[in-house]
Amino acid sequence: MAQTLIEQFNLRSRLRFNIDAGQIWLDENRMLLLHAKAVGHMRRELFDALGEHGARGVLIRMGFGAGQQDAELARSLIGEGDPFDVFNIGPELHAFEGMVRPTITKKEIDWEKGIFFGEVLLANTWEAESHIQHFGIGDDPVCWTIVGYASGYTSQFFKRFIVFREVSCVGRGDHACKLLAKPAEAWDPDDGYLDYFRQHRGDYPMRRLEDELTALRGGARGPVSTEGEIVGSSPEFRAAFDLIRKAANSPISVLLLGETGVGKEMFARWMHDNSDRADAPFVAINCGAIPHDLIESELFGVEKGAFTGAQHSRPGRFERADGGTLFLDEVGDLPLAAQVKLLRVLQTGEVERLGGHQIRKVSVRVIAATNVDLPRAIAEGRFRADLYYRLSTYPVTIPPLRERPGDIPQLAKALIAKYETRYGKQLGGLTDRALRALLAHAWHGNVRELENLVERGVLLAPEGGQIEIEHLFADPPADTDSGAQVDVSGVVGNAEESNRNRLCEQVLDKDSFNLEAHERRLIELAVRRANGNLTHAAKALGISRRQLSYRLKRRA
Ligand SMILES: Nc1ncnc2c1ncn2[C@@H]1O[C@H](COP(=O)(O)OP(=O)(O)OP(=O)(O)O)[C@@H](O)[C@H]1O
Repeated sequence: MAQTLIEQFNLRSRLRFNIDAGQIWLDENRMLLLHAKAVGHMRRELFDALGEHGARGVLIRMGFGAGQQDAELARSLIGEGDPFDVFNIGPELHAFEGMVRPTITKKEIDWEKGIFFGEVLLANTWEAESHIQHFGIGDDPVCWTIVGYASGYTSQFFKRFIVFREVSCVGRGDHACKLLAKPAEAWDPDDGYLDYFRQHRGDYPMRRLEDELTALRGGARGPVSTEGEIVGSSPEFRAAFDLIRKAANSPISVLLLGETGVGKEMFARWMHDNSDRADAPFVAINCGAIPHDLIESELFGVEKGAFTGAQHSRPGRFERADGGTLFLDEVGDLPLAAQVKLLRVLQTGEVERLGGHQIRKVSVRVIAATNVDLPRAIAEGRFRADLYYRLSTYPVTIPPLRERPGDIPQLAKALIAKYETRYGKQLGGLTDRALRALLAHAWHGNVRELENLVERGVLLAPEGGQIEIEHLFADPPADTDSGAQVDVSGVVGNAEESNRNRLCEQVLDKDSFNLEAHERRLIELAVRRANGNLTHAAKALGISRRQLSYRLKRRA
């Protein structure tokens, strides 16, 4: 019996049912086993709610996204077979997922340029069946998700915008469903069909498609950068952000509390940018990173000759921030002597450089931040209580990332966009598996740690591809989906078990199969590999030495 592509590329092994966890996975993507009837009802409601034009667009784009996901799976197999076979995995997967049985009947492919012209016949499309049930035979083709899938799959595979269009359909009374495929530019850009593929702003590939559609119409679109944008919509994050927003345009001293990398400096900058001081300088100093004997001259300035090494007079950060904002990061690390001077400046608004006598009036809004427990530092005599009360008029705690996992997908998306711009790449976002790994991570380094992982992911993911778990983590976490599985033939077991089942299926498919001959062959092989050591051979066969001796005797 000829092997199907599904068998040849072992695709069944990539479909994993983790019933204990209530999940089905196809490679890196979470899948759903839905009732066609229920989806048909939803489809009908889409037409009722959005009208024909709106519903078609949604269905096409939904199919497009699914096709792209499957193309990623296929692309990961390139190198394992003939490119056309690998491309053909798309139609096979579409059949595997129960949507339709497609057959490519004509094709003209330029692999170098990524051009595909073709014709595909569809049999058993679920969509035409469902459409006829709900609406009867109509005047237009109806297999919108299928058209979207084929377009998404092929566009992702060829890295070119290839558009499929249904030219005959059983849903409008034709006796077969047939799709034509051409590169987008070969279709009439003005008849509105390409608009179905357009989306309101959003994920790749729509972003890329929008570029291509705009280019087809002779327009241009500038790069989008999300650099510097504060992201977060969890209630915990919004509560902190609300406090910041209310305080931004006031002179009040704000104390930002939170672990390393939660975004304290980012909040401080945001407050500055959204205050009436925005046109004046924002000056930041990390009090923990400057040697104790230099911190005072850094903060308050120094006059020439004030101490050995002070060869020039220079202003401190307070003077440089005049009119603007001074961000005192790690304020808990400030030495006690500097704390006294800082308090005086905060109370009087006057700075005196080290070794100088001139009093300088400054108008500085101070925002301090710390990740140490200041009340405890006070109790231990490391921090002055009076300074603490001065700084903490308006404390804002930024929650750690692990307490607001709901922000992770949005943050990851913004950070991916940031690094795509930086590295001049366009990617298809995170795979579902990669996102799950991010959600499960402990995040001791908070958003900074997330940012580092995302940067690594953007760098390592292939152009146009998706960021996989291995691109993010140098040492990927153990896969949480490798528990109990059910392979497609319904046998419960783990991954090893389903491999075994597959092997058995392949063996049974051979016309000349003979159980005893196979057992004999396996025993011979194991004994030979173990150089005649029966204990080792028995271990390799998963039986006891006594059982092996018995079988050998039986054969003799
Ligand atoms: N809500 C957010 N949205 C987008 N980016 C964020 C957000 N929070 C933090 N970041 C990014 O995470 C990184 C770390 O943030 P930031 O330096 O502000 O943290 P921090 O709390 O001041 O860290 P530390 O205490 O170590 O100084 C920065 O690159 C920042 O842009």
